[in-house]
Amino acid sequence: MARNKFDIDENLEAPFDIRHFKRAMVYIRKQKKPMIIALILSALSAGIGLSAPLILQHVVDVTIPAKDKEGLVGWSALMLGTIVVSVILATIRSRMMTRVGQDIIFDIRTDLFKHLQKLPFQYYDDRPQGKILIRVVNYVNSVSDVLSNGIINFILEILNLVFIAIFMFAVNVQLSLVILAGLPVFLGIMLLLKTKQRRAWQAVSNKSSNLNAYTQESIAGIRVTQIFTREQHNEGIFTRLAGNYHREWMRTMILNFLVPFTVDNLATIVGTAIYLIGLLALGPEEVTFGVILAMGGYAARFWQPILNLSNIYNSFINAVAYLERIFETLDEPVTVSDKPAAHELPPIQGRVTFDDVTFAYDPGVNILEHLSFDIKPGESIALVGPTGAGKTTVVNLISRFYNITGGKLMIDGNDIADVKLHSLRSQMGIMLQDSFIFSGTILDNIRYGKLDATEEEIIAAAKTVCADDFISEFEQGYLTEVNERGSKLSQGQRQLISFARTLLADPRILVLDEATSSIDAQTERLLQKGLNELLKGRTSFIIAHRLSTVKNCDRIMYVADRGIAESGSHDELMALRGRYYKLYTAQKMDAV
Ligand SMILES: Nc1ncnc2c1ncn2[C@@H]1O[C@H](COP(=O)(O)OP(=O)(O)OP(=O)(O)O)[C@@H](O)[C@H]1O
Repeated sequence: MARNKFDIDENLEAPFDIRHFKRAMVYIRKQKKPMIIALILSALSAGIGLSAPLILQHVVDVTIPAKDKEGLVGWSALMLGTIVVSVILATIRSRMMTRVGQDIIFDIRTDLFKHLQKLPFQYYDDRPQGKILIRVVNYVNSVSDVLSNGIINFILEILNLVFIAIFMFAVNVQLSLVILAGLPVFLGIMLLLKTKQRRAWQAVSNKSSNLNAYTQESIAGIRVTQIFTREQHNEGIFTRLAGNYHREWMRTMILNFLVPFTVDNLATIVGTAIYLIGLLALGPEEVTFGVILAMGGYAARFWQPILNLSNIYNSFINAVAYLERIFETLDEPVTVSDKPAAHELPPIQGRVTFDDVTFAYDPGVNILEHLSFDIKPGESIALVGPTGAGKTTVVNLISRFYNITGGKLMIDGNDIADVKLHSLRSQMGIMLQDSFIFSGTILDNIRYGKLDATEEEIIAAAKTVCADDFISEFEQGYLTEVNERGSKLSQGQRQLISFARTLLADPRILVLDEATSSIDAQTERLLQKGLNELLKGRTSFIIAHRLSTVKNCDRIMYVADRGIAESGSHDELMALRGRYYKLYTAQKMDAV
């Protein structure tokens, strides 16, 4: 999948076809029972409502000429009764359907979220977060009504039409044919609009997705925006994106307005034709005044369900544009997943073997080529080297966040491609460069990866990484609430918390990616003591630009030129007088 950006419309990889709708039926089918009850209630309510013109016809043609006052009161009461009953039934139905709609939303959204949780890093690398977010929140909301009420209303309106047709044909066949004459014109216009409407709704979904992506990105990057005083420039981009959305929305609405406009005009023309033809062509002998009144009522009622059907159709096309995106996300392959025959990785010692490993994020652009090394359990390895050389990539591969392109990667002799991901990752402790803090308390954040950890264990982990001091200084201590991303904390404090989080899991393999880059030298020295204890007996990979922090590691690997350019202890590499030596001496000189 090509990378996407906030100003690039997403292309659909699989165009909508009937199978998508069948898939939507999976969610609808779960709600079969309440939907059938709602349908029956609605049919009853509509049927009762339909008797009104018949009552009216009887009253005008029979009761009033006969001056039957008692009959008039009786018929009026009956008419009122039909209205009350149909309102009650409609209210019950609408309550039921609101629940059905919400249940469908819940199911789709849960499936989406579950799937998103499984999608590999690569999926998130390739698209703006805002475009993912809009699918889970807005798009799902937009389809709920069509998948619940839309289906029921569709069946009902069809039934309604059939009922009306039966009633009106029962009253007068010729005038009924006049009412039906407008239908072919209407269908022709709808056919002409169909493709345009579908494209228009797709464009609306694209533009709203772009707008969402940019808004999300702007909020996430607001600090940088204000530092570089880019507000005005960003406003320009936002205005352009919002303008695109506005334009597409208006275009779609104009197409939509054509439908009720057509129906209204056809209904008026047909209604007028009934009076003209009824009175002039057929004459008072064939049609009584009551018949004309009743047929006028049926003409208006006949075109109402057609208008409703075209609105349902329109919202269906709209929903299709969103369903396409939702199913596209659900269909996104989980490229990093357990093989069918995957086995549990037994408790590991921590041997890590790269056997001729080649890796590319994008096909054809190798970041690592034919990389081979063997790390013994308990060894501490430093990965150093220039920016962008592939240090983070190496450690990401050990946890199988990406699939390798060639070769074999083994832990204790088990090919990691053949083991269950959970059993692999749960034995690794990884502290990424971006120490993400979740909203909640500091305690929750440390406990994130080990939900059954006791408070004592949490405090012990925090003490080991020197986080206890600053946490205890907060008024609420470990119960201090922090914001998403930890904006109330300093960068170093965030790192210490995520350090504690990583260590709490007691992993056999530890990965620390620039884990101490934001920690002051004194805390780092203190931390180092605790860390040395912790690193004992564990295989560890430490990525650091500050070489002083890694010079005591058992082995230092200098990552460059798509592989390991130099490997050995600090003393060995210094004696080699190669790239590591240059880097180290340069850093030393800077420090003086
Ligand atoms: N998700 C990705 N998709 C495509 N290319 C990527 C991706 N992540 C990293 N790269 C590229 O892979 C190369 C190695 O990146 P990596 O993050 O492993 O480098 P690094 O040595 O850890 O760098 P640094 O010291 O700056 O953290 C870089 O050239 C980078 O542009």
